[in-house]
Amino acid sequence: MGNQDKKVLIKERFQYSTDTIIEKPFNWKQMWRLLSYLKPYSKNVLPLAFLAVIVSAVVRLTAPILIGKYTLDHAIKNNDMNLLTILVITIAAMYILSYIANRFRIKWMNLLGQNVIYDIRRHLFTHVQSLSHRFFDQRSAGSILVRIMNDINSLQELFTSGVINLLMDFFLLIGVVVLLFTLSPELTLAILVIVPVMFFISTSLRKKIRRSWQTVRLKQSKLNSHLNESIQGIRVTQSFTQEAENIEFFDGVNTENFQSWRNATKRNAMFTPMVEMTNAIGTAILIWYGATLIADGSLTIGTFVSFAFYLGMFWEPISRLGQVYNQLLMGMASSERIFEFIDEKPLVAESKNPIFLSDMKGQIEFESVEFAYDASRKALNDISLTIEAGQTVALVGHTGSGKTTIANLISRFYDATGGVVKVDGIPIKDLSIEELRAQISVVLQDTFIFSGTIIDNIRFGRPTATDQEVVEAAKAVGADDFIQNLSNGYLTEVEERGNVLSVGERQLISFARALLANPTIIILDEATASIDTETEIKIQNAMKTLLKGRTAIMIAHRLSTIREADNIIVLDHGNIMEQGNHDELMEQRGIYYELVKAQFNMLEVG
Ligand SMILES: Nc1ncnc2c1ncn2[C@@H]1O[C@H](COP(=O)(O)OP(=O)(O)OP(=O)(O)O)[C@@H](O)[C@H]1O
Repeated sequence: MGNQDKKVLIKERFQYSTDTIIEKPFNWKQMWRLLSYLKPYSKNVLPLAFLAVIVSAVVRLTAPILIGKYTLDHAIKNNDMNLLTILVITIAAMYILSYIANRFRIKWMNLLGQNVIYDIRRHLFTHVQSLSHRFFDQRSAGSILVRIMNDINSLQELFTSGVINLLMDFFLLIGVVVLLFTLSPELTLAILVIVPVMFFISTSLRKKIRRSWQTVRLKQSKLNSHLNESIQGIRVTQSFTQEAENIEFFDGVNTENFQSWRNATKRNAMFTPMVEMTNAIGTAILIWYGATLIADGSLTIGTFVSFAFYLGMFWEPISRLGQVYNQLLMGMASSERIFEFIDEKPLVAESKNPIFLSDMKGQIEFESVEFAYDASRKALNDISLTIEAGQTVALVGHTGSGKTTIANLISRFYDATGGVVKVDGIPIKDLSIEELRAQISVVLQDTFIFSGTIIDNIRFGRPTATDQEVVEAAKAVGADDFIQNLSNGYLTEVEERGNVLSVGERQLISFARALLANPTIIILDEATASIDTETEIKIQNAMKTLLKGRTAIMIAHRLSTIREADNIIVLDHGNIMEQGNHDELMEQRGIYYELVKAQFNMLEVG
């Protein structure tokens, strides 16, 4: 294969649904919504920060008058040493005050910014946690991470420096313009002729700068998605020796990211020199025209000096306002993505008057239940079944026949698109979701182990359980032996997903976790992975302990499990094809019989 073909293939392999960069005009409604996060601080940090802004702005605005007009034109001109001393002390005191105000302004603004970012991130995370399975079906973990991390980070600057600089600069700008006009309207008008020119240049430059920052965010998001997938899939990559291709693709996205940054910073760097040049032109006009005015006696030297100070102060906020405007637009794009998630409604919603079934018996009924993950394809058709409290029911059928879907509907991870699912005779839509799920334990084939100790992983089933109770649960399912043999026993740390544990060990931990939760209903997706006979016997025994006295729905693969079930439901393409116990179904010589024959190859056909 040629190099070019290989590159095309690599490109085709890694496709990420990119987070679209939204380029919309400034949106006031969204801005208010964003600013509403400042509300909790409107009675403490916000007014303090605002006060500090006003103090430092007032000092900065009054000092030049004292230095120019009063010191030069009055104290020095009239040789008034008393006035000079008072002025010097006042000016010094004002600068000290401004220094203190500035320090507090920065401190309070940072505090405010960090708090707001914390609140937004918490709000988003809490909301994302409440969203239904369908939301996660449609998005990659990477793209959700990018919103919770990157998009919120990009708001950080806006809240820590942007908003307050905006206030401060706006305040300063108005004050400076008023003072310039008061000091000398002619000189002000002469200098302000360059403002429209500057405005024109800066607007076009700003647009370019904004676009290049948006490109940076897009490239970062792509880099993030690739990294996330690469690390998660590292074992598959290594086993298929695809490292070189992976690195090649990574180099591609990394270079794109690097170039986009270079481009953005290059454009950004053009902004300040441009403001400085305008400043230089302004100063040239000031010196030339100011000197003329002084010469004909219509301007004093003191006023000229004050004027020069104010002029210096005039360009500074203008240049910063441009940057804040950029930040605002970037913030708009990010907040749009954040609010899109926040506005997402959980599809599985709590009933208005939820029923709390604390004493659940565990009887389950499906009445003509239909379900479709997407409109084009039904996963379940007209399913009617009853599972009595305490019964063990095995769901069997080919892959994709709808077994997991039935389990998902019982836990209300999805709502049936037709028909009713009932527990103890009550439609589950009327039950409190939390209470319902608290009484159901789901043990998945791919057990999720969280980073932390073994004991904490088991305790996940019931956070209030004592150490003793955890150990008892582990003993009951036969997990105690292997845990004791680990380097640090129950306190052994396992990393995310528990990769250091074997499949069988992870399964036993999840059984202990489920047992500790003491559920009324247990849903068990039996592991298909081949495990040694000894572990299999352990797991079989653990399952017996786990299922005792509970309603159990097993997505069963092993003949031994299936054989012992009270009822076996055979599914095919979302339909119930057969029902009965093992012997009954074997007698029917239907799908179940064929399945058993094919899968287990251990049938004594009579
Ligand atoms: N989250 C989802 N989004 C869209 N379609 C889905 C989703 N989960 C499952 N499906 C589809 O629904 C159908 C039933 O899937 P289900 O997971 O219930 O099968 P299963 O019998 O449990 O299969 P297996 O034994 O392989 O786990 C399949 O056609 C599957 O492709």
